[in-house]
Amino acid sequence: MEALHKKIREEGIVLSDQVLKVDAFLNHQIDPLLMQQIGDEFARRFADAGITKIVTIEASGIAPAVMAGLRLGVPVIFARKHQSLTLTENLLVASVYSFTKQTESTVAISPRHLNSSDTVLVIDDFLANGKASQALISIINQAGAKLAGLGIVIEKSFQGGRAELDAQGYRVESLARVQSLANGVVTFLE
Ligand SMILES: O=P(O)(O)OC[C@H]1O[C@H](OP(=O)(O)OP(=O)(O)O)[C@H](O)[C@@H]1O
Ligand SMILES: O=c1[nH]c(=O)c2nc[nH]c2[nH]1
Repeated sequence: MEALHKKIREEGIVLSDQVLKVDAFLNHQIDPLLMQQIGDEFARRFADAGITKIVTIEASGIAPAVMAGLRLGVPVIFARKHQSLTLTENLLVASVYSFTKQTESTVAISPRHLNSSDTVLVIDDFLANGKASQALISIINQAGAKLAGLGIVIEKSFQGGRAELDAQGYRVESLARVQSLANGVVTFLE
């Protein structure tokens, strides 16, 4: 997606060979117009997939997920990382290791919102080692729902997440595929 590539080139900051900082437009300050275009692109790619729910994980997946949900006309569920007094029922849970925070946490979705009648699109802002995606897939499987595919805003293709999802046979649509962050330069795969 050219508008996203341009934004990453102009406003992304390479922090190391592994970490790209995009807090100017994606996961701290948000560019609403770009986010709308991102949602439209996910909706276009999954238009014929029979999606009934979008599933993401808090916090940074929520913005692109809501924009895609708006365009596809389906509800958006975000897996919660924190306990809440309002989550009272038996929850669908999975463990996830956070790439940026380097901590393990439990994420949860209520079975009241996700069940075997659903066809799900997973949306997230980043795909790195795939821990967040695998946790969401585990929850979707526990619910007995069907997974149509995953929509990723920025994939770091040199880390293991994409290859693992490909090997598992899932459809992955990434709007920017970063091949390398070496020498402080962002190189795209396609
Ligand atoms: O493929 P992975 O190795 O799982 O990395 C990708 C995940 O890492 C980030 O989440 P983070 O835990 O940093 O939380 P945030 O959404 O609050 O920024 C990002 O939002 C993805 O969910
Ligand atoms: O801002 C971010 N930059 C990254 O490189 C990354 N990888 C996973 N999650 C991430 N978030």
